[in-house]
Amino acid sequence: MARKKIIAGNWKMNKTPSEAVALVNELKPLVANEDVDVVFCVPAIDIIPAMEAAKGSNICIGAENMYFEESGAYTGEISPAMLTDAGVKYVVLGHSERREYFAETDETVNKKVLKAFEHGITPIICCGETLTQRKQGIYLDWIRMQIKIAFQNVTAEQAATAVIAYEPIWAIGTGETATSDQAEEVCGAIRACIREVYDEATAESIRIQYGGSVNAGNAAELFAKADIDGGLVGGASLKADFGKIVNYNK
Ligand SMILES: O=C[C@H](O)COP(=O)(O)O
Repeated sequence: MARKKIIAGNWKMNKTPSEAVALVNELKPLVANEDVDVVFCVPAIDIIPAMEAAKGSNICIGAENMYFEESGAYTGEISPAMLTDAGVKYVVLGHSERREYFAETDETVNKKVLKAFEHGITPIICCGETLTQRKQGIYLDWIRMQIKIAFQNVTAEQAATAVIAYEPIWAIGTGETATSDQAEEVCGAIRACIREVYDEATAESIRIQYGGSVNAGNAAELFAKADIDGGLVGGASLKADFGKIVNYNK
């Protein structure tokens, strides 16, 4: 069975609650495309107002991060139960910005992935290499390692429902997109890695996104690739262009 594309916006640290409502209302009519799962991953404080604004539309509201403990003395963190109680179904985990600025590691990402599954939240698990790693030719090994650690103790049944976002760090927010062939090479290697760790059925069912300067002009070519099942979109998800990205196939 063909995998359904999943196109997610990652708002990062943008939009106040009232701005979030305005943006959801603006984009609602533009992102209607039944062929695609559409997710807006928004700052924690925007989740509830964005959810209200998205009611009756095809937009699913997701989170940008989550902690791996259930509750307790973890000032500033947000728990999985807080997300599920608000109706959240997807959470971005291990984004390179979380790794760079907030010291997240493959090990903490793995703990979060396990916790997300425990609570029925679908993780969008990010991986990707630096420009130096690409130039050194070690990027595929690096990404395979990231994936293997992120999926430790994850069952095949769970893994089949996960989303992986391949985001080369050199392409994030830089305007420099990976070519569709570069993106496909890595997304194909990720699927092969899932096949090796699990089995064919899991590899065929897991969805793999590309992220890094996706825009209305390059989305169709990227998403046409066999192993690219959609995108994780930063900057372009904050404007009307996101509608064109979601409707890449129209
Ligand atoms: O999560 C999204 C990515 O970091 C891509 O961001 P960008 O589309 O602004 O390059």
